[in-house]
Amino acid sequence: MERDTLKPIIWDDKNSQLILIDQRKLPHKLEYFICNNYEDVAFAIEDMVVRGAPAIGISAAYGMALAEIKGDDIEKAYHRLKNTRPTAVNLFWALDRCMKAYNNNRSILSEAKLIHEEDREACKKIGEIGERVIEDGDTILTHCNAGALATSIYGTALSVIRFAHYRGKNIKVIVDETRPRLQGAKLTSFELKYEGIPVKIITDSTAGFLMKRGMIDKVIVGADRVLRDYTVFNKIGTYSLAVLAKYHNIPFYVASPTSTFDFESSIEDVIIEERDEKEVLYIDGRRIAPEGVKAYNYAFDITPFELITGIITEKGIIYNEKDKRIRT
Ligand SMILES: CSC[C@H]1O[C@H](OP(=O)(O)O)[C@H](O)[C@@H]1O
Repeated sequence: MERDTLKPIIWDDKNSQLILIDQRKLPHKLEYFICNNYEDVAFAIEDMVVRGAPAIGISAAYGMALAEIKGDDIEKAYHRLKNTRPTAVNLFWALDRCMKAYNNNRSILSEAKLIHEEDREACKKIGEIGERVIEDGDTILTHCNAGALATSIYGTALSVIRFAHYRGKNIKVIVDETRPRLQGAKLTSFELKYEGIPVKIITDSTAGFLMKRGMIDKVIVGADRVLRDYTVFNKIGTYSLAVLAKYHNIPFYVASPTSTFDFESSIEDVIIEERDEKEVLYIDGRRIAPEGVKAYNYAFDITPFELITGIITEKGIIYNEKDKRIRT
């Protein structure tokens, strides 16, 4: 039966504060990061206290609400929040919706709460609709964290997995650790263990080996931006999984709310976030590479729809009609 999942974002009306689970501390500590102003929210997004496309959009909206409540310069707040992370489209439309509310003399806080509620409904629908692609006995591979910790509740890819579990399907999950920030090892495994869903962690380079051994039945991942031609921007490593899944004839699904769709931008318009190379060169504060050696640290990659079996949304599943992999 449905469980009340972790909620990474809580608005405290009484104290006009945004309370975030500090995801940098998981899985060992469940601590909260309190945002008293928009600058706190901007920092929380940049430093990945809160992350995941929907969660970033919701948090930024509450950041704008804090600016209004505190009497800060709204334009300044808008531009500060807009310049936190460049790839997840939810950030940008959420900020625009808040600015539009402000310019139309509507409460930004009410708009932020509406954005938050819309996401709750979308995540639940994604699970209810998407669980039908999961068969009893499936072993599902997922990447990064597209769970409750990336959204308002349930998640996207993890919502599909949760609802299959809630509906009695006997499933196992394998999650890529997802270097360098380890969202899979630290966050997805934390969420699934909390729900009692069997989960094992693998290194990112193990996925192909398991696919070749017939140990993976389906792949389900999240998204940070989906273009008009259904090109998917998602955590670095997603494209590699999609190529491997295609080669091994394993269905590859993306779970994404339509709030992560961007029908305006071309592929060239979208900035792939490059984060500090120290995230690659250091583990727990200890340098792992020789001094002077540098690193690439792209946070996202690009998967063409030709490699995707279907995109699971709250409005239904967008199937790739040319994809001959098993579909249920
Ligand atoms: C449901 S959106 C989750 C999406 O966001 C993650 O990126 P990050 O942890 O850097 O914010 C990853 O791409 C997930 O698929």
